[in-house]
Amino acid sequence: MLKAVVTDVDGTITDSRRRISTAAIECIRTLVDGGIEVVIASGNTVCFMDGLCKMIGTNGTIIGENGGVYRRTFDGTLRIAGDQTVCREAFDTLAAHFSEQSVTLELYSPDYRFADVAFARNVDPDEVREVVREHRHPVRVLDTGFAIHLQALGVNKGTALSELVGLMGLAPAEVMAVGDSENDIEMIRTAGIGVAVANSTGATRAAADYVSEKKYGDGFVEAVKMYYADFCSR
Ligand SMILES: O=C(O)COP(=O)(O)O
Ligand SMILES: [Mg+2]
Repeated sequence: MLKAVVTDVDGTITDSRRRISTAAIECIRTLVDGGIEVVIASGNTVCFMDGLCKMIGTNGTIIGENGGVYRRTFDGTLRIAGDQTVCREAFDTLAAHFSEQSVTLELYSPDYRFADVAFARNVDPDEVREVVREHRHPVRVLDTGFAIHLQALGVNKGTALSELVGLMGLAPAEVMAVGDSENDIEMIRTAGIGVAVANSTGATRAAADYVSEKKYGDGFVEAVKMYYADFCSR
């Protein structure tokens, strides 16, 4: 039986312009009020997610920085699973590479990140991957559709979810995870039910047990209604 929901943020409970889906928020509140823990799992920073959780109305259980950090409830200890040093080293190589083309990489919220590095998508993610590979940096390049992230190898939303469900007293099989992008693939595979919303990338869809017919927040609501049908009809 499913006992918790894990959801990505950008592209899953927002539209393509990052405007939050009010239908998804209503749905999350219904779950929370009914005793289903809702975990917000994102590439975003902890402080951004804390504000989001407060205003949506969850208990503050989060996976941030693409699995680089995670925490059970607002009061819990923040666990830092990622290694930001290797990400910074890779970023320095990339910044030097692109500056030769007179392109400046724009870091996203560097002062608020503990584990990964994120920057604007004003460069080709495939070129970023190529440079990282050439220089043998032990990091993974993630294109979320909203930013490019560098993450230590072996750290992702799926590894964080495995750790977090233990803290929640649950098994991964008791969780549904919903996402849209390549940074959600491991989380979707780890969860008992993995869902990709209709706007998801091909690899993310391929990893999912179910691909919603609707896009973005409406796809999230569709999945909750499908897998928590008893609960939603109460
Ligand atoms: O931070 C990003 O780039 C995207 O965040 P997401 O994991 O919520 O989609
Ligand atoms: Mg996303």
